[in-house]
Amino acid sequence: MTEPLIELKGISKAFGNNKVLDNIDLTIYRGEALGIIGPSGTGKSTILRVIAGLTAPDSGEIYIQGVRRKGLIEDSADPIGISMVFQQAALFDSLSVEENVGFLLYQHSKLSRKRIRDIVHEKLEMVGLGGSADKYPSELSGGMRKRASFARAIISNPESPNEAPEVLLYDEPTAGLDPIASTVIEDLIRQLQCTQGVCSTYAIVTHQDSTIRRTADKLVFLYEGRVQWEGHVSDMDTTSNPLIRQFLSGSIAGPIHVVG
Ligand SMILES: Nc1ncnc2c1ncn2[C@@H]1O[C@H](COP(=O)(O)OP(=O)(O)OP(=O)(O)O)[C@@H](O)[C@H]1O
Repeated sequence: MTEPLIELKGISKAFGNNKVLDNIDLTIYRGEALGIIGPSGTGKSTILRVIAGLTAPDSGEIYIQGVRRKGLIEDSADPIGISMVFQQAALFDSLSVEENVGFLLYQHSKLSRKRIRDIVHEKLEMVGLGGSADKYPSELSGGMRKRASFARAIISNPESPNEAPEVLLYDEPTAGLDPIASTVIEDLIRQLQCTQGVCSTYAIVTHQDSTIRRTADKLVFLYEGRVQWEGHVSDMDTTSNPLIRQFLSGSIAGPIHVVG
């Protein structure tokens, strides 16, 4: 087994009286595609935000490639790049696709505009948006906006190779897409995983059955702030775990408390 890339040990997080994560242990190994699943409101996005260094846990420890992170990412850079793709593509409406994707390089690098444009175009080609650099987000479909946000997540400054993202965190990348548009995104996630020089490790939060099956290798099932089950994606259909059985069947009868 390779060394863990990311380890969460005993992570807890509450928002007011709402204890969202309760002593979570989670390990992500290099090259792994980890699916984080579970009912709505069980803290899946919160885990991604903790891994990304955007939300500080109340207690517990986070190790990134064996190095303990003190607090939020802004307190000290992680030894590897971790990039998050948000549920909403979160593009700036007033900027073109090219300006959105290259935003960080335009703001924070000394690269020439021409060099940045070339890098952006390379990333847009990778996500199948080669002809859309000059468009504005309002001119794109939901799937295209997601792809633009992928391009933004994988971009990095070639003169600072240690900033290149090694881990991608996807928060519901296929939410709101029709089944065919979802397939395109699922294929892209796998394709990016296997593209040299991009990310080989990712964690993905999703509710969609096809996305779970097509983009995850290992799964953790979260409920009531705890990891209740973990296994390979192929174990999902055979496990007798009642939470998984109910989750997959969509039945309102079972141990998962139905809200609303
Ligand atoms: N910044 C915040 N302030 C207050 N409460 C929050 C905050 N972020 C998340 N929560 C609460 O924490 C709980 C878990 O939220 P989270 O988004 O992590 O769940 P989730 O499993 O990803 O849900 P979903 O599947 O519906 O997206 C919810 O009750 C949510 O309202």
